[in-house]
Amino acid sequence: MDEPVLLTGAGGRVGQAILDGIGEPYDWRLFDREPLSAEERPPGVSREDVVVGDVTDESTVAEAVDGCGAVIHLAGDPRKTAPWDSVLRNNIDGTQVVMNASVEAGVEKFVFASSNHVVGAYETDDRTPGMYRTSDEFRLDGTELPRPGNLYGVSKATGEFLGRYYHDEHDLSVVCVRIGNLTREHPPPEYERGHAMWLSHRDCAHLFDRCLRADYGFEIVYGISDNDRKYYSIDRAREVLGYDPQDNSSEYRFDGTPKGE
Ligand SMILES: NC(=O)C1=CN([C@@H]2O[C@H](COP(=O)(O)OP(=O)(O)OC[C@H]3O[C@@H](n4cnc5c(N)ncnc54)[C@H](O)[C@@H]3O)[C@@H](O)[C@H]2O)C=CC1
Ligand SMILES: O=C1O[C@H](COP(=O)(O)O)[C@@H](O)[C@H](O)[C@H]1O
Repeated sequence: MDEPVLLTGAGGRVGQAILDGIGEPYDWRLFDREPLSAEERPPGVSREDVVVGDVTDESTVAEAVDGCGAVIHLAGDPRKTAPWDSVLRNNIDGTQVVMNASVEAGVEKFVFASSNHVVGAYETDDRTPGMYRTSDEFRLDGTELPRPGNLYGVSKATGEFLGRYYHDEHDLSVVCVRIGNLTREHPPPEYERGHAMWLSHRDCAHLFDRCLRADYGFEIVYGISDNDRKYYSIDRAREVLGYDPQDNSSEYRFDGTPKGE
């Protein structure tokens, strides 16, 4: 990708994992409502490449996306307990503003940070905790209907529908990554569900790199490491994006310490 890549929510956990891993090869334009410190910007990205603004502000977003070839849209309220007014504004309205501006600017690829919470209600009492274990073969693969278990999940499902619409009606290439649970260095300790949907920082950066490089129309994929415990299939991400994760929560004990030590 020779043209600049707009990264919204660049100062957050996922944004920083991406920039730590693939900061160098891209011409980044970073966007966040909070200013980014020098440490939060990859080498070569200056203060002038950072837009401080809100993703619901149409004119600021239009200016930020002008000339970009791709967008990774992360900005939003990530809380599973987020109230409706916040997800409506930050997640739904914000995503529509960024997608619409992207189409108007002639952006080719749009990568949307969706969430495991789009399908949280598949984790029924009779399936859990069995589905979090290696012996269980239950898999969600991205072709199932959304079943959000909270309003945050509803907002992320809506983002996916917006992506479907902007792909079908405006030819934007869209990939929605249903991110699992991103933690640095080890899976979330003492959390069975978290071990099943762990996404390491290394695999996160690689996955988003593949989203910028691969060719696709409209896709929904799961963003987790290659965990032995899993209830999300990563086959589609492998097939369409060339995702090749290196980490696996089974290399760690339940308390999060590496088994090799
Ligand atoms: N961290 C995780 O494990 C997962 C994250 N996600 C999604 O990935 C995205 C990033 O999540 P995190 O990095 O964990 O969250 P975070 O809260 O660490 O980062 C979000 C960033 O977006 C910015 N932001 C929020 N609302 C904004 C707005 N209206 N305008 C401009 N900037 C705004 C914040 O200032 C922050 O820097 C979110 O959309 C979240 O829903 C999805 C699944 C799992
Ligand atoms: O979408 C998200 O999911 C992760 C994992 O969910 P959890 O139910 O295991 O906490 C969460 O950590 C993150 O904040 C959220 O944005």
